[in-house]
Amino acid sequence: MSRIRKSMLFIPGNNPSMIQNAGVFGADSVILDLEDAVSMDEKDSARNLVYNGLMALDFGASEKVVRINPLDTHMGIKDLSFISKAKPDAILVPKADEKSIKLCCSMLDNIEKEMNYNHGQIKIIALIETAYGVEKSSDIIQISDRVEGILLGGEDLTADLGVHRTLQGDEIFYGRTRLVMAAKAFNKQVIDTPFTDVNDNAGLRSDSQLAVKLGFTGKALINPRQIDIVHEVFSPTEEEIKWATDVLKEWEVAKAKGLGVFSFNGKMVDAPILSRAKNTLKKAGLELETGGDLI
Ligand SMILES: CC(C)(COP(=O)(O)OP(=O)(O)OC[C@H]1O[C@@H](n2cnc3c(N)ncnc32)[C@H](O)[C@@H]1OP(=O)(O)O)[C@@H](O)C(=O)NCCC(=O)NCCSC(=O)C[C@@](O)(CC(=O)O)C(=O)O
Ligand SMILES: [Mg+2]
Repeated sequence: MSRIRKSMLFIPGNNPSMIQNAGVFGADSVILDLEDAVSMDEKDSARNLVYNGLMALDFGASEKVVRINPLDTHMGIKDLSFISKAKPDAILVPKADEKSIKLCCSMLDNIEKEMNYNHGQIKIIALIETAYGVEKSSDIIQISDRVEGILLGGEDLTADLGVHRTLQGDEIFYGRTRLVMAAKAFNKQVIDTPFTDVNDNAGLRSDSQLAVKLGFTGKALINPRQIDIVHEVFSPTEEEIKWATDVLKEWEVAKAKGLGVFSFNGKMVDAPILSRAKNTLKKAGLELETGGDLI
């Protein structure tokens, strides 16, 4: 089962003090970035810094992810070859397409063999940020079990579409829903694009609420101050947990009476509603008190 990734915090790979603190923020994953956040003349020093950070620092409970440069560049190949030897938990592949993900998989196969790592231990998250990537997302996601999820890159996607990025995000709505469908169809995670105004908490909250409503399983972040809001919005509320627990208890009673459908607080409950209740408890990290198949 894939690890929980409600919050994935980008940290520029050329910033030693930010990297030093990576483990204390409480993000589910930290993404040490060698791509967009690092200028061309700092690419080599950032690669060394991230490698040394992975080898020496304590990242606490946070997953260690590295965003490499695109794999159709010499820099990207160098990043993956070098960084994988510091045993990151996952690689975030930018501008993902079928070719880059297949190449990443075969390079990781070789590196894991050479380093005596377990086969498949370094996971892949595909960063979907081109119109091509959106259209091919369901193919990309199926390439390997290593690919545990896809992350939407809203800034690059709107650049590729030749449109402006807006607060409401109408221009990325199709991309968002398309990625959610692809991920859910193949039982993978789907992580929403970062909200880039770090001082607009209300905007972050409503953007995160929209992502939850659409089916995203987590959100990328660019600042530690965004973590609490995202964790809160991506976790079921007390009210939702109570509803799920009560529905599943009522189901036990209904089942004993041989009923496949029953009424709870005046509303019909059948298999999909029971599934939703189970999912709510799963998201909250709670054990189900009821066992067995639904209906
Ligand atoms: C935004 C801002 C400049 C604001 O600075 P500010 O100075 O106003 O922040 P403050 O809140 O005042 O900082 C208070 C304290 O937190 C520390 N602190 C801040 N941020 C921290 C952090 N991330 N990690 C650890 N520590 C951090 C800071 O050092 C300070 O520490 P201290 O001095 O000790 O008190 C800063 O956050 C930042 O650089 N963020 C990362 C930006 C980045 O990675 N972008 C690339 C990835 S996105 C991307 O690429 C989009 C996309 O992937 C997808 C697509 O396509 O759409 C693409 O491709 O485009
Ligand atoms: Mg990008």
